[in-house]
Amino acid sequence: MTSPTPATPPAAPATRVLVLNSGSSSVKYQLLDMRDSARLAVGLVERIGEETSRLKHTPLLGGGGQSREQIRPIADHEEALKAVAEELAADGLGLDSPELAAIGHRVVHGGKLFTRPTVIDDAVLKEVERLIPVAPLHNPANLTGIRTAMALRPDLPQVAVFDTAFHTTMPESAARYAIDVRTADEHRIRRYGFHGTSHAYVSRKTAELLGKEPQEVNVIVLHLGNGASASAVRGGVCVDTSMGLTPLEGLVMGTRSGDVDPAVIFHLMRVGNMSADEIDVLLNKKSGLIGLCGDNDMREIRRRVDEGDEAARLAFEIYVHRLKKYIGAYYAVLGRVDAVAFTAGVGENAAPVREAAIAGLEELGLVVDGELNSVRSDEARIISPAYARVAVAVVPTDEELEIARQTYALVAPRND
Ligand SMILES: Nc1ncnc2c1ncn2[C@@H]1O[C@H](COP(=O)(O)OP(=O)(O)O)[C@@H](O)[C@H]1O
Ligand SMILES: CC(=O)OP(=O)(O)O
Ligand SMILES: [Mg+2]
Repeated sequence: MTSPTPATPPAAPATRVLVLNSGSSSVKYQLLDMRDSARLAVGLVERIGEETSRLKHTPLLGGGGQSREQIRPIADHEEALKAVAEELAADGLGLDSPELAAIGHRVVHGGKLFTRPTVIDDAVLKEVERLIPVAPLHNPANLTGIRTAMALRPDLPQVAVFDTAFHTTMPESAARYAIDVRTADEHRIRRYGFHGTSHAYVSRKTAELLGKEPQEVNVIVLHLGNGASASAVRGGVCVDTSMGLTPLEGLVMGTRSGDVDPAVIFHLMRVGNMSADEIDVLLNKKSGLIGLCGDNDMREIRRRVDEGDEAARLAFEIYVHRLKKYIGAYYAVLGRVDAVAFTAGVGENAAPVREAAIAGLEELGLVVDGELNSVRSDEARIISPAYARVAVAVVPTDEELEIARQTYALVAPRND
């Protein structure tokens, strides 16, 4: 007897992953097909909460289509995500698709508990919520993104990929602050580090660029976006990073101060009559490049420098000085450095920042070739001359692709 042929064709395999990277005032998203990591749609909602919020959606399926743009008030992350879901649906890529295998979320602070991507359940949500005080700009947005996505597709696995995970390998000597151990432990005060998905991806890509395995190379990664951080990666393992308990420590950023003497805070409380909350806003939102010169976009700062603007010049010099200090520090931490890799918006695009940060470090084997440095490209590339002992590289980051891969690896059906 022959078995009857099935009346319905087998369901399309669920091989797609939607990635949501919810920032304090933006959502970046990508829909990917994980069979070949092809991007089916990408987009960005920015200026959430303002009158002139902007949603830009680009369909890429089948050779791509025209980008669509909306400028209208989008009140919060929930509304933003619903607008994203509508854009995807308009391309036949709606969240109701059976081909969607999972939604991957960037979660900035995972504390000490989460060392790997994790399927989100109530306990995960609770922990991410508990960590809000140490990532006030990021974790609330991440949570809204997760909750909205869960409401839209309650049946689908939702996976959290933590910025902190890559840094959990740091030795205690790098992770502990030299403050009273009991107080630190009671309040879980330590260096957690952030942008870990990017540091992991870029350090691996840098090894590839050098034709080596990640275990063979020591890399200093400089992730210079709106938030900025440096990391020292030995043989693929993070051994130090510049951000700390929160994403405020370390490099000068778009609106964040990075390192300051902690006594600045008591001084402002006692002498400046400022509250803790006011100082929090000052250091996180009104400092860094914007506090120094009124602009946080490196393109605008360079334009002003070229016009002879003094405040912009000083802001640029302070930014670069801090960067150079961290390159020197991580050189010493690693002992031997094979490559320094620049990444994210500033690192990938601002040749003057790369040139100035490496200038004067010839004795360390670090040199930038002016011509190579001025090439504009989306490809990973080396910008140091062939004779240099240490490679200087520009390595575009792709946090969304890395989140998609980690998400899919967790939920994809196994063949074994
Ligand atoms: N062509 C460019 N030249 C110089 N800086 C740039 C350029 N394009 C982007 N940037 C910088 O990159 C920043 C954004 O980086 P990005 O990595 O997208 O940040 P985030 O992910 O934190 O939003 C901008 O604020 C700007 O300073
Ligand atoms: C952790 C952090 O600073 O992230 P972002 O650069 O996206 O603000
Ligand atoms: Mg970023």
